[in-house]
Amino acid sequence: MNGIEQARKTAQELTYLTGFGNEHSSEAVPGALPVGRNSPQRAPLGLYAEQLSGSAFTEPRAHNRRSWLYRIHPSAAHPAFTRTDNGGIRTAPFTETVPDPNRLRWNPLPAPAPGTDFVAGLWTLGGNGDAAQRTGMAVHLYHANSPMERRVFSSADGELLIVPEQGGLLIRTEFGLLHAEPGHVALIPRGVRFRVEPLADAVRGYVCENYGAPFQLPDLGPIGANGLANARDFQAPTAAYEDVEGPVEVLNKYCGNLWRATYDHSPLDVVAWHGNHVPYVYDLRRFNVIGTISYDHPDPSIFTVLTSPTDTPGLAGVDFVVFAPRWLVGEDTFRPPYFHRNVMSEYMGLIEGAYDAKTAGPGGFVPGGGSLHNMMSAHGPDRETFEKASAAELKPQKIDDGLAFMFETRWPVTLTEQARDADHLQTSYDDVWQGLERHFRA
Ligand SMILES: O=C(O)Cc1cc(O)ccc1O
Ligand SMILES: [Fe+2]
Repeated sequence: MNGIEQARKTAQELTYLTGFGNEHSSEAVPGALPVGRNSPQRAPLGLYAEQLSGSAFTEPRAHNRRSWLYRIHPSAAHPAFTRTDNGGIRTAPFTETVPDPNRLRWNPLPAPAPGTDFVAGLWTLGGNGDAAQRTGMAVHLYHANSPMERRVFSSADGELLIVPEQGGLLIRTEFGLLHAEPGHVALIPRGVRFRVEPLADAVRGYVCENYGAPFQLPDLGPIGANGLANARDFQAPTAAYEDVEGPVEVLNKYCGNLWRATYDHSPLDVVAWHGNHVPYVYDLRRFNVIGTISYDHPDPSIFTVLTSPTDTPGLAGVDFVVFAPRWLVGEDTFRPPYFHRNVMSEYMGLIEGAYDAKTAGPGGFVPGGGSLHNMMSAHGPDRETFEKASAAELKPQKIDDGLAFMFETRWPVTLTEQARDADHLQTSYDDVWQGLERHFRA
């Protein structure tokens, strides 16, 4: 078996703990978890006990996140970190360019050079806020063709929501292993160490780095007790550890820069853990889509999978929104997304197929590509979509030829230089709204 086949087999055999925000516990070796206390005088099996906090100690219980890890070496036993090249990774505040009011769209990233792993293949498009202030977010893309071998990464700047678009990933974390295929998302909490093994010769996707409050499930209000992303469908890993001595490169993204240290062991050496600050995967096809059964096109907030709240109720630092297969039945309704100008800024990506506001095909909105409709920029259906939908017979229609998503954020997204100057930035995106004819008759 080659490396990819081996990793696939491992991925297929994984078991998970289910439920969003649960107090999970897991041990890879029976007896590794202390009973009835977190920090006994001597932890079981000679392990070191360590707390990892995802919220301040004093945050309200409903928002409090922490886990206890029982590991072979304490995390504190490491040599000094030194600065290393940031590669294609950039962090807020984004000051390389000025915020751009234009509608922008990119084709997919070009194929990476041979030997590119997940970290080397991370490429920042832009973002907002300030990582050191723990506000805002970044949009990254990744492309890779090699596993991270003896190389481990973490971001102290924010949690990472990984959205595979091409090829699956086996993600080995301190908490255990995750398997994410296109159509799934994986979340790595702030500071959690992990390494990625591609499950295909070439993999590609998107990453939202959320510097703000950890993603949570949105409140459901009048929707009721069920619906949208159901808590039970979120899957956390079971404990699995690497007992590896010898050099491991540990990369730490810290307040915008990459730092490295060579450890004499793998830091993925957690034998047991318990807590609610955990990585997880979620299958977007399990999203319970809610929409109109009467008329009008509802706002896409009903498609929110996860939200990062800010101090202003209802105003998200970033929402992760999915446009999943669904039925459209609205009567006397323009069914695709409407024309609009939004105070929020919208980065959209396409995991598969087509998106119902845009004509599919090369040069359009394609899988692996992305669009940015920044605060107040006018956008909506392209001309062809508008004409078709205005004339369509309004029988029930199933939208099941694509899977698109949006990172919607309260602040404008400022581009990196590499995104502004990229060869894969489309030059005539504005044209999709050309030729929308005047129909006014007084
Ligand atoms: O711009 C977009 O395509 C995203 C979007 C979808 C929708 O159904 C309504 C508003 C909106 O911003
Ligand atoms: Fe929009």
